[in-house]
Amino acid sequence: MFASLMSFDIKTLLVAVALATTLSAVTRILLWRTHPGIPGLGHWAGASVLGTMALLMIAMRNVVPEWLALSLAQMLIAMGFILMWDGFRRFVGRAPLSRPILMVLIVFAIGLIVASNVLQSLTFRASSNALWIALLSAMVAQELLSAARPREIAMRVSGWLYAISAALFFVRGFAVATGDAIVDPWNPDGLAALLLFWWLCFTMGATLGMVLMASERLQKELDHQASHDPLTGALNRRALLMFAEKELARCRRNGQPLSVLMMDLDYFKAINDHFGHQGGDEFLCRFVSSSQRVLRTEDVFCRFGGEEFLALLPGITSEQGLLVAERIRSAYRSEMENITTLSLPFNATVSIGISQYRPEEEIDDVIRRADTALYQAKANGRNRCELMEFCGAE
Ligand SMILES: Nc1nc2c(ncn2[C@@H]2O[C@H](COP(=O)(O)OP(=O)(O)OP(=O)(O)O)[C@@H](O)[C@H]2O)c(=O)[nH]1
Repeated sequence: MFASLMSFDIKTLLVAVALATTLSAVTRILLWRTHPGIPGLGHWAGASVLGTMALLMIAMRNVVPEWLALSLAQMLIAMGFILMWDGFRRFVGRAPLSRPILMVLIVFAIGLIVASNVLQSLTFRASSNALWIALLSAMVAQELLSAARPREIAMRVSGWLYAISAALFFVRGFAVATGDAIVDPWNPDGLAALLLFWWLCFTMGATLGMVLMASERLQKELDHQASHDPLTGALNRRALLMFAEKELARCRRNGQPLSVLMMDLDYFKAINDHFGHQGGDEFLCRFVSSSQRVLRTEDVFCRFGGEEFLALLPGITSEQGLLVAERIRSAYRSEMENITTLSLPFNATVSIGISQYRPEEEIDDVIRRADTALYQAKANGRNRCELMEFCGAE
């Protein structure tokens, strides 16, 4: 059937598979040891070690009783795939496999091995093993393809690799079960040989995919660190200025308004003195979460520095911006009321300055005018919002 496509030298193929499996195990162990903070990598390494041991068992089937070697190999493969699935779940941020599911999988795997020995059927052993690999590969494919975001190409490609593998092993499982002649493992043109060749490609592809996925993950973390404030999780000033250029260009193009809110927590030094630096940090985090709750998804909010924050409101005039600022002010006040009235001689409040972008301006000019309005709000007694246009400084 496959003779017209390609023909394999089975012994050479087996040596290549053994080499690729061992190399994969070494690569995955190194990947895990060099990135211990990424979840799931230890499981991938463990799975590949089990895979290598399974091959060793198959190679030893003439040295130890065949049923024992094959049973151990089957068990190692079964456990390796469970470990692999669990590792992928952890990697994509899902909960590890629960104890009951693990128990069911392990009992089922043992059941298949016992049945293979009781029936003394190589056909049953081969087909149940293939169907097991197919099933767990399908689970891995589902985890990866459903979790991959558009830019996570390595995760998407790996997902498809597992999906193709699942399909091929399902075919193999059913072909063996129905006694098709093409599954003879020593037939260089048979399905078994084709699958062995696929396994060689898959082992290398899956390991390469893991390396690329780990690198994608690291890059994502680096991007996040470069653009976010580590304490509050809000965007940092650098990221805001990047967004601001884009938003400004968009508003210029569409003739839309854009407003800027400059916010500064009041009496923050006193808050620090009263609650300590860590207590002060908690106020900063609470301000960020209460503000983000009242902003739209298209608004850009950042920690501008210290206890100063800035929000960019595309499509919003300064008068509308004043309403948004009032919402932020009251949200923060009610968020902190319970804590501060108990132990502070004053309320935890915020002062906000608002300005609206004018066609000839750059972003620095709008921010400077919002800052002037903020200064005015502080001078007028704090816990208030001032609109630049109202304070007569233009
Ligand atoms: N806890 C904490 N404090 C910070 C952080 N960044 C800056 N601060 C503190 O914020 C305080 C700002 O104090 P000031 O600039 O005097 O302002 P203020 O006390 O809020 O007074 P007004 O703004 O005039 O109401 C300083 O004591 C800084 O040490 C931070 O990340 N965490």
